[in-house]
Amino acid sequence: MLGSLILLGICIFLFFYLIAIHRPKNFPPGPWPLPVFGNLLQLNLNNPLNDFKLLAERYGSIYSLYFGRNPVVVLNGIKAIKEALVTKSADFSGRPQDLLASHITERKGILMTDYGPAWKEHRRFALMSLRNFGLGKQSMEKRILGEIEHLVGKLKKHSGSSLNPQTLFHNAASNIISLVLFGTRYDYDDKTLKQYIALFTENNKIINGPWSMIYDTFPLVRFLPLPFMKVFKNTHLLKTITIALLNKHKQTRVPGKPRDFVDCYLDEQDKKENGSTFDEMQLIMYILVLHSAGTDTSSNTLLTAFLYLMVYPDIQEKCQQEIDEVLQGKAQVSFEDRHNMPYTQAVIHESQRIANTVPLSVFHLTSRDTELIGYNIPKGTTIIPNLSSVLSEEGQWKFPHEFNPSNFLNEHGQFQKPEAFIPFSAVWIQRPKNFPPGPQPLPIFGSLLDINIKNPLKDFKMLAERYGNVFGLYLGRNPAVVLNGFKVIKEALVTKSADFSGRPQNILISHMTEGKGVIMADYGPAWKEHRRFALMTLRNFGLGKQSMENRILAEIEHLVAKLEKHAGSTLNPQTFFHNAASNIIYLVLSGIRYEYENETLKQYIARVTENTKLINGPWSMIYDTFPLLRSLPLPFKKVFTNNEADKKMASAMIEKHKKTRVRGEPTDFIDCYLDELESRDNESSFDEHQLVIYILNLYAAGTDTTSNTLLTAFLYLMVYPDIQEKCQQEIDDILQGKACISFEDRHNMPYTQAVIHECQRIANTVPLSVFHSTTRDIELMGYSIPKGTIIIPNLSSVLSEEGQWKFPNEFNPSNFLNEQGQFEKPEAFVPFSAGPRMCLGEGLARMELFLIMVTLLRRFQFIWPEDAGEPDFTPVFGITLAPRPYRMGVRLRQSAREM
Ligand code: HEM
Repeated sequence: MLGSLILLGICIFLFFYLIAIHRPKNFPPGPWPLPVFGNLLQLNLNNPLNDFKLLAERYGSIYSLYFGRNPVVVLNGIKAIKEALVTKSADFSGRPQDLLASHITERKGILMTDYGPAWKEHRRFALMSLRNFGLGKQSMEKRILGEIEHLVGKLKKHSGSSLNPQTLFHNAASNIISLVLFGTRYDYDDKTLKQYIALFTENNKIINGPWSMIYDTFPLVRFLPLPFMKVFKNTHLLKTITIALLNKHKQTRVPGKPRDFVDCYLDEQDKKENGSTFDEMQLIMYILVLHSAGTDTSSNTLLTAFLYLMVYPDIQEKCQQEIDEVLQGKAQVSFEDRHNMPYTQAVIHESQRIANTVPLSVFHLTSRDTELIGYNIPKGTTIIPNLSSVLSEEGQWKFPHEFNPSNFLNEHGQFQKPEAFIPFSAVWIQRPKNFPPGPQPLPIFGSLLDINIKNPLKDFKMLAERYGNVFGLYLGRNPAVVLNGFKVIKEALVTKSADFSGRPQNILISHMTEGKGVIMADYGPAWKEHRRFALMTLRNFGLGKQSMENRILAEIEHLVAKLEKHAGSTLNPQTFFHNAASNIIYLVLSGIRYEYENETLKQYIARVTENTKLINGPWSMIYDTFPLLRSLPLPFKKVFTNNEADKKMASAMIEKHKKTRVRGEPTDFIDCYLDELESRDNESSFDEHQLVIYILNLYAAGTDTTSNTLLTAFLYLMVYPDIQEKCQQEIDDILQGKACISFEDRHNMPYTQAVIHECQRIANTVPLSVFHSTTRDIELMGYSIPKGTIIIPNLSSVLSEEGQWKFPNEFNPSNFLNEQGQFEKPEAFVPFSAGPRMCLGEGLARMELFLIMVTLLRRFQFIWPEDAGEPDFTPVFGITLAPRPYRMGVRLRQSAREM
């Protein structure tokens, strides 16, 4: 009897031992799990957030739970989440494959796909296509604005009454996804839309509720007719509708001309070989997942935002004031406007923080045994990143527990995003250790959404105020460091010049110039040889008998003749200055000049203008940031086509020179180069292809820069007639009786010299210099900067730096005059940059600016036209800054009439 009892006791013990849950060694602490149920009975499955908070207070930021027998680790607070999802991302980016959500998506699509090549390919593809211009001609922004018009129309009908906005927001969000996926929208009363939304809503309710937990925890109940069965039925219906939509869409598709996400996917699928992870079932799941993930999230965030805006009418009003001010006179808002709306941006972000729309992110899974902040976490553990805990974490927010836009504003009222703002879950880019501080980069985009890529100068100023004179950014995944202020730029480009004189080799301009020539050539022997050669040839007498000065003066005569024709009237000087600068470079390079009406010149300038526009615009950033897009037929392709035409033209020039040149008696740059080429052996870096690119380099670097500086100079001289007059007096005094001006005269014209330099300072023609890159791992101002980092010298920050100039923020020639009225150039005058890479054409540019400005001021008076309104000094941003187009009044001066 006793024996039987003991045996029974042992059996019971063994049974409980077997069904009991045994925590792995050094597993994070947590409440004791019950057999079978684990911790499920200890949680409120309808809303576990409060329980999760209590558990974190008790066990710390990392604790464990059991859902049935499945181990789960909950991560709370930014430190734990960042350590897992960023620092150890490879270990923590799996997706649990045995859950309801993964079974209904059949592990296809993206949301529940395991961390592997298929997921990577699909995620990358989606991020590309979901950008503003990723879906063909109609931008994402236009699609959204189109839908907003319908939403506004609906709301207008309710003006003066009240309504439940849920369906409206939901339909709008759903239509936006439809527009993105299929290029179509539905009327809010449309049957398909209603059915689609009803099915998704029901599914989301079940997936987010306790039935899903029960499905996930107890595999044995999965075949019972319980509510989760409905999810599979609904999904089947959704799939059927989607397949029908897809088939209809295919009938109108033109391969290679995508109109929307589905077309992009089908194009991508056509390109891939068999065995690729792109197939139609993936696409259908992708469509469903994007729909389900993109509708509720956006519409619920909007619902929260408007709830708070109604309850805080003062905040609502302040947004409206800012919006009215910024959009004054504009019919439509654009996403770019956000940069001018710091308060509204703060309110939108604060609404997102408070909305806490996806509080537990989507569950992750460990892909191998790993360690986290001292705990062991075995492979296959479900990971719950409690984003909610970060969005209201003490110490991370000024006001963690109240709705307060100040959470996103600094002391100066500027918008700033704390690191703990992670409503889209944490997939940070990992900054290198001790990398200069900067805004937290987003995955794929890096910092591109933090700066106005059409003109980042203002944002750079703000970022320097916030992070200091050396701050880090990400252009996509490429780290970049922006240098601000004289001290830092000098330290990097001069003191540590060998480490900071590289050029990024994987960006649009370097591909265009094929790493040859000089501008984008890497810092090495070929660049050095070519630079030295150009410095010699571009000296006053480097090009044979006819001096550089005479070539410039000859072109100025043509310019004067053109202006004389307009004496007494007004003109837009842009083309004149451009053609003159262009002809001067031509004269230097090949000894020829073109009439301003010449077709070759016109076509060439048109190509250079188009390329400059593209290189300066967002397409270039997109090219630099997303290497995978480079083969697509996007606008940056035009840069290469234009470049081919330019190369042909330069080659023809060289061929012509070869026929007419006299060896050893060069008359221009091409002759000099051909002489040099012949005098060198095969090992030398000199060859004809280099020369082709060199010609294009010098033309590109020497035309816009000079003409834009001239445009700024004459704009200011018109608006400050007293300064113009004082120059003219000095010029008349010094040149009295002389027919021609010479560069040497500058030494006797301190005031005019000061004015020309002040024009260059204000013109700030190449505000961010040409990007450099680091040639090895290096330290700067206490920060570590890895080899290959893009370096952006913000010359603009030096040219108006407080403490470096008497009048940093006004146009005032006294910035270049000492107390005795003598010309003096402060060290911070860096429009040509500094160090070994500094402008190679500085000498030529300075000579041109002096000779052109003095000749023109001597002959003409320039007048701001009476009917032109207030002058606009705000420049148009690009690699070179240009003033907005303006007209100038030209009058022949009395002294010139007598000449
Ligand atoms: C007002 C007129 C000009 C301004 C403000 C200007 C400014 C600059 C700046 C800021 C750089 C970048 C330096 C760096 O990377 O740190 C540069 C480079 C360069 N500039 Fe100019 N530039 C002007 C005119 C010219 C002219 C007329 C030529 C043609 C002969 C020229 C040829 C070049 C070349 C070849 C480089 C590349 C140097 C290298 O990478 O080694 N520039 N320029």
